[in-house]
Amino acid sequence: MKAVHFGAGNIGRGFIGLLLHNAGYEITFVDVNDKLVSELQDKGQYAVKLANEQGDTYLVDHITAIDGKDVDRVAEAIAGADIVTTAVGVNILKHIAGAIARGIEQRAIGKDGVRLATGGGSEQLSTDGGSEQLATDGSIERLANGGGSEQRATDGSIERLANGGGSEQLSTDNSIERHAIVRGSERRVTNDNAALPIIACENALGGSTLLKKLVYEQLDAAGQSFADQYIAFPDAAVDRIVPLQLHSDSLQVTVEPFYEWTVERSPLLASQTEIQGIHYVDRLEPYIERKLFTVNTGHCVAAYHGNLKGYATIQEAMQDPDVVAEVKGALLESGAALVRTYQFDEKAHADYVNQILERFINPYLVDEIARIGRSPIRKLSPNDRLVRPAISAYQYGIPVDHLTAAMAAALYFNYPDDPESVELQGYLNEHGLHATLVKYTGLAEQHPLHIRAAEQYHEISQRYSPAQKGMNS
Ligand SMILES: NC(=O)c1ccc[n+]([C@@H]2O[C@H](COP(=O)([O-])OP(=O)(O)OC[C@H]3O[C@@H](n4cnc5c(N)ncnc54)[C@H](O)[C@@H]3O)[C@@H](O)[C@H]2O)c1
Ligand SMILES: O=P(O)(O)OC[C@@H](O)[C@@H](O)[C@H](O)[C@H](O)CO
Repeated sequence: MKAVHFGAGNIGRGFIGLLLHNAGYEITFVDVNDKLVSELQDKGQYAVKLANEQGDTYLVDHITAIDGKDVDRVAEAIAGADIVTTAVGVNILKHIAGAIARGIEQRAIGKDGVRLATGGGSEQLSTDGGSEQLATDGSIERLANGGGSEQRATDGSIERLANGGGSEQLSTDNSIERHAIVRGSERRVTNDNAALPIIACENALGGSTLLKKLVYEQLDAAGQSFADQYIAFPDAAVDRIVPLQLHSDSLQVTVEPFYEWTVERSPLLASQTEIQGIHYVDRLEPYIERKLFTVNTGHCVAAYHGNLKGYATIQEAMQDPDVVAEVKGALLESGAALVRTYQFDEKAHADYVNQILERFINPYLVDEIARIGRSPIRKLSPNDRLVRPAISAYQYGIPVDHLTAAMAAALYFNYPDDPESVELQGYLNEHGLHATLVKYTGLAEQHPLHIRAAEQYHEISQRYSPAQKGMNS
C-alpha cells in the first residue's frame, strides 16, 4: 500500500510516517526542503526515538521523497496512492492544494485513458483485508468501547469520551510494537476505483475540510464530480509532542511516547479497512476541540508566559510556579467550557489535563518556546486555542482571566525568525494595541474580553522589565 505524505518535518516523520509505516504503508514524503528531500531519497529510511528512559527506537524504512515543487511527480504519486496525509501547517495547505488537484485529475483517468464514469457505487470499493483481520489494538477498542463500528454511534462516542475514556487509555508505546507485528498482514486489492482518503493532520478545526475547499477551487466541474465520489477528506486531530530536532543524524526524530490520531469516519471509506493505530470516530468535533483547547491552549499559555520570563524551553517554563498557575488557570477555563459544551465527565477531563501537564515536563524532551509559541497570529485568531475557548467560556459566564492574559502575553512574543511574530510586532508598533487586538483576535474594542486583554497587556508591561521579557527585550 502506498501513502503520500506532505511535510517531512517533525510530526510528519515522527508520527504520521511511523504510524503509516507500522500499518504497512510505503511512504513517499513530499517536501519543499531540498536537503531534506535528497537525504530521504538517499537513505530511504530514518529512526524514530521515543523520549522515554529506554530510548526505544523504531526504524521507518521503504520510504522515498519527492520535491514538492515538482507538481507532475507529486500528482503522479497521488494518482497511485492509497492514502494522502499532510502535516505542513494549516496556512501552507493552500500551497499544496494545486498539486493534490492535479493528482486527483490523474486518478480520474482510467487505465485506458478514459475518465472514470462518475456513477461507480461503493460495491466497487472492495478490499480483501477483512476488518476482523485488522482488528484494532486494545487501546482503540477501549476508546471505542467495544469495537464494532455499529456500536460507535455519534453521541455514544461522545458519551464514552465523557464517561472516562481518558486518553491515557488511548495509546501506549506498546501499541507501536503491536503495529509492527501486524505490519505485512494487511493487504488490500489494488482498485483504481477505491476512494482515496486525504487527511490534513494540522492543528486546526476542520483542516481536511479546508483542504477540500482549496482543492475543489482548483478542479473543474468534472473533477469535482469525480472527487465527490472517490476522494474523502475526513477531518482529524493529531496529538504527539515532537520538538525541533537537533541530532547528528538529521533524519532522526525524537518523539514523546504518547500519541493519538483521531479521524472522522467518512461514508466514502465505509468499505475500507480502518488503519491500525488510527482512532476512528463518527464525529470529530469533541475530540479536536478537546485536544486543541487543552494540549495546545496549555502549551501556548506556557510558551507566552515563559517567554515573558525569559525561558527558552517549555521544560524550564514549567518549573516556574507562576507559569504553571497560568497554565492550570487557563485549562480550568477552557475545560469548564468543554465540559459544558460536550458534557464531558469532569473527573475524566481533569485526568486528561493532568496527563497533559505531565507530558509538558517530560524530562527526555527539550521543546523550545520558539516552536510552541510560533505563528502567534494563527494562535490569536478567532477559531484557535485562545480566543475560541475564551469566547465559549465567557458565553457560559465562566471567568476567563487566564485566557485573556495569555492573549496579552502573546503580543510580547517577539521572535525575528518567526514571520508572524514580525508582522504582529510591526502592526502593534504602527497601529497600537486596540487595533491589533481587533484585527488579530476578532474581538471588537468594546468586547469585555478585548478590554480585559488590553488591561493585562499594560499590567504585563509594568510587571516585567524589558530583560525579563526575554526575546521581547
Ligand atoms: N510538532 C508537533 O508536536 C505537532 C503535533 C501535532 C500537530 N502538529 C501540526 O503538524 C503540522 C506540522 O508541524 P511540524 O511541527 O511537523 O512542523 P515542521 O516545520 O517540522 O514540518 C513542516 C514541514 O512541511 C514542509 N513544507 C512547508 N511547505 C511545504 C509545501 N508547500 N509542500 C510540502 N512540504 C512543505 C517543511 O519544509 C517542513 O519539513 C502543523 O500544522 C502542526 O501544528 C505538530
Ligand atoms: O504546532 P502548533 O504551532 O499549532 O502548536 C505548537 C505545539 O503546541 C504543538 O505542535 C504540540 O506540540 C502538538 O500539537 C502536540 O500534539
